[in-house]
Amino acid sequence: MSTRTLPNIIITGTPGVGKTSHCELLAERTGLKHLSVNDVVKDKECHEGWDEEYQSWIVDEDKLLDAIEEDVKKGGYIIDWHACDLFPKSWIDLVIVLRVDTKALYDRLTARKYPEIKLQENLDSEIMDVLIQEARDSYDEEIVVELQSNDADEMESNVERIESWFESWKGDNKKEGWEGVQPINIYPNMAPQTLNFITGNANKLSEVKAILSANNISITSQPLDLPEIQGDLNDVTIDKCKRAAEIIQGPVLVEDTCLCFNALKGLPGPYIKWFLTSLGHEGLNNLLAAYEDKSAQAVCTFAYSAGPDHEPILFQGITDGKIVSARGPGNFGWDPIFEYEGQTYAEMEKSEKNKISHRAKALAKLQEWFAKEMSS
Ligand SMILES: O=c1nc[nH]c2c1ncn2[C@H]1C[C@H](O)[C@@H](COP(=O)(O)OP(=O)(O)OP(=O)(O)O)O1
Ligand SMILES: [Mg+2]
Repeated sequence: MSTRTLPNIIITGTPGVGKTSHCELLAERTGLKHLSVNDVVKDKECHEGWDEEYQSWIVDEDKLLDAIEEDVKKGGYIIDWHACDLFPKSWIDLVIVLRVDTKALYDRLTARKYPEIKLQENLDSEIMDVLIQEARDSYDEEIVVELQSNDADEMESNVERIESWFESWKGDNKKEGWEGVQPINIYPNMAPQTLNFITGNANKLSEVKAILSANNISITSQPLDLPEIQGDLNDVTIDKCKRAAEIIQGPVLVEDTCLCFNALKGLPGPYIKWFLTSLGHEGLNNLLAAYEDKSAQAVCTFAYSAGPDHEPILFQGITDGKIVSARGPGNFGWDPIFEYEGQTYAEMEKSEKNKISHRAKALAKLQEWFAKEMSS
């Protein structure tokens, strides 16, 4: 985690997509500094000369990085450049890739009097998704966002969205990613709540924050490693919650996730973490080799306790799916082997998973309960 108090944003895209206009407007509204890499290359001579054919500088990337490193590491920059893969991951909090229709791009580049070869290359690059691909290859998928930039209205709405991302980044101790930007509060009458979510799992935490960000519940978190008892899954969660409340001496929220194979009468269930660590994705698939039925349930159980002397209250969400060979990025647990309607959790956009997941369903119940309990 960076120590920046302000985020760094890259605004990238094929020349002509509107990077600079976006950057300028955004800088004006947020107070972040617009860093035109073009200008740095020129002013600080981070190049190996002028390319006549392309009518552009031949950039010396090492020199460029050296020239901006000290400033950018402090945070607070909007980086305006048609490439993004050169900036180290640790510098960057959000990558916006602007996209534009070929026709609009052609007009803009012709107006700029681009040489034919450069015009063609840039049109090809836009059509072939070169920059979005580059961005996705270079940064975590949660921080890469593709936005349309065909006219002034789109620019206005893009800048508003980035602005609200920026506000939540500042307010919510550096929330990573784009999830929950411009959310709709469905419980406007509820008194704001802050819940202390006790978990050792960073992926869970970021999903919970993303799912709840629309409403009046904010999350603080403490990572406690709570040993988990054996037994029925509700008992595991209740026990975990009671012990967390005891240690914290205050209100707590905990969560336990189970993956239940129907052919195995619900196992591994609460033991999934241990099974996953020992057997891996393939081993979990093998457990079902002898069975026709590959169906499974992802079960998420939150427990909330108002304090050490209070009985935990449970909120449970279940999503039905099936166990398949791993597909998609393997950042979070068993996401790559749990398939829901043709896609594994890992293959889905985070925002898609967060609409249909076991965790989202459980949090919907939790929010409903808090809204009733805390409304005046
Ligand atoms: O949406 C999910 N998609 C894929 N995998 C998931 C998901 N949610 C939990 N998981 C994994 C993490 C752990 O291997 C096991 C649950 O164990 P579980 O005890 O609930 O989680 P944990 O020990 O990592 O965190 P905590 O400190 O909240 O107990 O399933
Ligand atoms: Mg655990």
